[in-house]
Amino acid sequence: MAVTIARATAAHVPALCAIERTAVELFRGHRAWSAYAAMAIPPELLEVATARGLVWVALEQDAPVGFVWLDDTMGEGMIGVAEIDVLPSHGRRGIGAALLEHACAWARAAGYRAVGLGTLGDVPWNAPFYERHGFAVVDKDEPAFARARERDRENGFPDDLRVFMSRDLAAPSVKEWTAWPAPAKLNLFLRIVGRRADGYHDLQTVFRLLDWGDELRVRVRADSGIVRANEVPGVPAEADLVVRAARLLQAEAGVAQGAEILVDKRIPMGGGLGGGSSDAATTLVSLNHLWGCGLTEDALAGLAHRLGADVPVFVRGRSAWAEGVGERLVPAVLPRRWYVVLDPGEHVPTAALFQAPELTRNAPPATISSFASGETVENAFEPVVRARHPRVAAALDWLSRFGRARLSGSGGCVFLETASLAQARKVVRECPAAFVAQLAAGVEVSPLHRALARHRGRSAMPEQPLRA
Ligand SMILES: C[C@@](CO)(OP(=O)(O)O)[C@H](O)COP(=O)(O)OP(=O)(O)OC[C@H]1O[C@@H](n2ccc(N)nc2=O)[C@H](O)[C@@H]1O
Ligand SMILES: Nc1ncnc2c1ncn2[C@@H]1O[C@H](COP(=O)(O)OP(=O)(O)O)[C@@H](O)[C@H]1O
Repeated sequence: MAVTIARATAAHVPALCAIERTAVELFRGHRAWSAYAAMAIPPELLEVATARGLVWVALEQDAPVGFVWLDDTMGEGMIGVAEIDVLPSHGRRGIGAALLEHACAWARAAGYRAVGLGTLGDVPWNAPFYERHGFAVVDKDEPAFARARERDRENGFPDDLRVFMSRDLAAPSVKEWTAWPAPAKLNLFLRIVGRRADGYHDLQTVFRLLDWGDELRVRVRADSGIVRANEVPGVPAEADLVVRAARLLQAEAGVAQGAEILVDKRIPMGGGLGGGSSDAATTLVSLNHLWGCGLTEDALAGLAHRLGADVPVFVRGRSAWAEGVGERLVPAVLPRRWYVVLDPGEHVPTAALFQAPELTRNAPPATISSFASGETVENAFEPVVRARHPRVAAALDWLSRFGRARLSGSGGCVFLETASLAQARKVVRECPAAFVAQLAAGVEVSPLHRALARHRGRSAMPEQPLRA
């Protein structure tokens, strides 16, 4: 029966944990057995990794039969294989190899220079398997493996049995697909402080970037065509912000080449999470690199502003206090927090809301200290959206049982901030079927900028500075 590989979702996690427990049985009788037996994968870690797009599942008729989980905390341009497991009933069919190749291909497209892992030297489905797939044993004392060894010690894993291996990844050529994240944002509060002559509104908000979002695949074309390579329901290619962003950069930087862009949409559209804006920013940042335009961050943020009020923050890549229409940004260092984002499935039209007569558009300006003290958390759109969109109101009401529920941007997505992952998971688990719940962490630096740093580290061409 055919097996396909897909990005795993939170719904797969219980099955993946069960696969790991079944696969570990193969070690019964081995000297490392007691450590393996005591070392089940904490489901919350796998849930966080799936939200961040770091887990792929092998599916046979929609049923998970194996998975690979990547660890992006190793540093030094290396990504780790945290876990790879296949049901023993499905062994010797090449599923593990296909998962490994899939993960390595993604890592290469995402700009990593190597894949590392820790395994056992003495069992055939471990080190010898990886050797056949291009991995070589490396020095255990390499700093990239320090955390893995530390974890081994904590878990009582026999150090003499452990070998660390790595496989180098060739830099993608300019004609190959590269992978770039486009994170979602939340507005932690939003106040409208005035209306301008051009009809736009001056606002104050705090943009919090998340570690969850869309993913773009981008490759350069020799001709000048700008092509969106997949269908996005409800967004014709010509109207897509990625196409508009690519054309704008191409024209402004005088680029002769073109690009193909594939958009893997995960952020609900019209949800107030800035998905289209983030896709546009990722297009600008990735093509500035791939086309070798050498535009500074300030110049790119200027182009971003022309595409939409929410685009500059994603180009800057830092959670920020924002004023103006959202283009005057001061990076904000925010506490580590988790978010439960609820999608009530309601597309809220932003322009119509800004025109609503009942909208408070002359609020007194808030101060950074009133936000920092937790006093300023309101969103000016919330009463308007509540009255016009009953499903959003229902989502706010349900989420309010657990704490201060807030609307993001002009909605319709709502969210709850929590201080612990456990609290966020509890809320996600209780979420009724009427809403889709997403768990995400707030980040200080955008995943886009981490990706840019990796791609630049790999670049053969001399880079011009992104900062002026
Ligand atoms: C409300 C916010 C808060 O972050 O987010 P979303 O709900 O869209 O995520 C943003 O201000 C939305 O930014 P963005 O979605 O980029 O807006 P744009 O495309 O520039 O503008 C869409 C329309 O909204 C109105 N608009 C937008 C921004 C602003 N400061 N004043 C406005 O009056 C204008 O009528 C404009 O035609
Ligand atoms: N790449 C894109 N992704 C999402 N929406 C897009 C994109 N390009 C254009 N749009 C249009 O922008 C609208 C707003 O989308 P989005 O940015 O996701 O929401 P919001 O502005 O509420 O945060 C969509 O309804 C869609 O018509």
